[in-house]
Amino acid sequence: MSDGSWYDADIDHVIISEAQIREKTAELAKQVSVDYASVEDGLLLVCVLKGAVMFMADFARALGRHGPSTEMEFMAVSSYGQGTTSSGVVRILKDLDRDIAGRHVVVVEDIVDSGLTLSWLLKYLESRSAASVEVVALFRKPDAVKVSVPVKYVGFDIPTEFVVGYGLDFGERYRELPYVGVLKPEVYARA
Ligand SMILES: O=P(O)(O)OC[C@H]1O[C@H](OP(=O)(O)OP(=O)(O)O)[C@H](O)[C@@H]1O
Ligand code: HPA
Ligand SMILES: [Mg+2]
Repeated sequence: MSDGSWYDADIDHVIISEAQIREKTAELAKQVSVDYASVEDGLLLVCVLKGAVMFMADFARALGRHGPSTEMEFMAVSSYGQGTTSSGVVRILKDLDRDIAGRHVVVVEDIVDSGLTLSWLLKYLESRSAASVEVVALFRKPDAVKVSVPVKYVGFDIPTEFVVGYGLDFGERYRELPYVGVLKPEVYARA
């Protein structure tokens, strides 16, 4: 059914495998590398915690094979809490540590679902006078979008189902799964 972790018992089916994630991450890094080849002061990657933690780590390393050089910043925002739908209210749990004025920023996101988080975040970053802001998102749910957001680099379009794994949680669990899958209905009944 999947590729062998002790959480597998809770997974109904896998949507995107570990190997697919690895390949796609390399592809996205290659594209970003080509597009930003002439940037002189390097790229500023802004990871949106906690969900994007795995993708940030793998994407930054993949980009490191090609260049340009990168620096990393981390923001933590949350709107899902313990549930499976967005509260619509984006809370900043951790802000940027430094000024991003004049920098070329690439926001590293795990998933664009309703689009509310990114739409809020892009306005926030633009108000900080970056030279440019683009987004790389590993997953997107095209049929779930409530606010349209410009995402230049997208890994996979997936169905409108709540998914877990590779950083994505349900009630803070399942982030460490190496693949992305859908939980069995009884897991929600138990919660
Ligand atoms: O497009 P949206 O509907 O706004 O959903 C996407 C956002 O929701 C999740 O974060 P969450 O609020 O669950 O915080 P987390 O990353 O700490 O789990 C996910 O990691 C994205 O950041
Ligand atoms: N799974 C986990 N977290 C999420 C999702 C999802 O499908 N969409 C937005 N945040
Ligand atoms: Mg979450």
